[in-house]
Amino acid sequence: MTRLFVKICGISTPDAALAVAEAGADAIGFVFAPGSPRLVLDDQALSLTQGLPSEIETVGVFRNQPIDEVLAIARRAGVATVQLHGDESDADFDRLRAEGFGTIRAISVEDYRRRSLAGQLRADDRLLIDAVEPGAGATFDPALLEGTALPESWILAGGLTPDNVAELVRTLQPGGVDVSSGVEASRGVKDVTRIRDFIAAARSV
Ligand SMILES: O=C(O)c1ccccc1NCC(=O)[C@H](O)[C@H](O)COP(=O)(O)O
Repeated sequence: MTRLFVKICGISTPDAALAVAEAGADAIGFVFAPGSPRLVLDDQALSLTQGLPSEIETVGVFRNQPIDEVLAIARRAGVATVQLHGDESDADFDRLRAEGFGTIRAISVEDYRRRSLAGQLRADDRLLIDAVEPGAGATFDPALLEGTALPESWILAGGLTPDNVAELVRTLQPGGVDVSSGVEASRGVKDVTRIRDFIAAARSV
């Protein structure tokens, strides 16, 4: 079985970044979307990545920000991958890849269903399927995925926790998982024990 991709998102402190690395996650996410309780500045993200093992993928998270702003922040933060949560165009994703960034297209399960059934999605996009509101700790109805074709590498997000992730991986068989709220002690405050428990549970499948 292919190794499950595990991303912990919304990291803003050195202890959380260290816990992500030590517990064996594959990716660490930094949120640059205004209004998020996990918002970090590009220089903060750059500092948090210092000393992380090079194999950990660093992901900058954005939503409906001008692509030139996304590029500038991603460059200053030194992230390898850009995750976009808004109405960004295919051209935006192409521009990011042309500039050397990996990309993750984050899309709500409702939008995914609508666009998939209409044939409006590209095969080469790395997809993260989320609930309607990203970072809200809400799960989505998996029945909405019925009748749609998902790439093997798709990433499941939305309301995951150390307690539900193993069953959801067994049931939905995503290629990866992503979490933010479910590993926090309070909104925007990561809990290193919950980070470790989540990664262990995800890897137990
Ligand atoms: O986490 C945020 O605050 C956020 C704000 C704006 C756009 C995206 C955001 N997070 C993106 C993520 O990848 C989250 O990990 C994902 O939506 C799952 O969140 P949660 O349901 O809290 O686990």
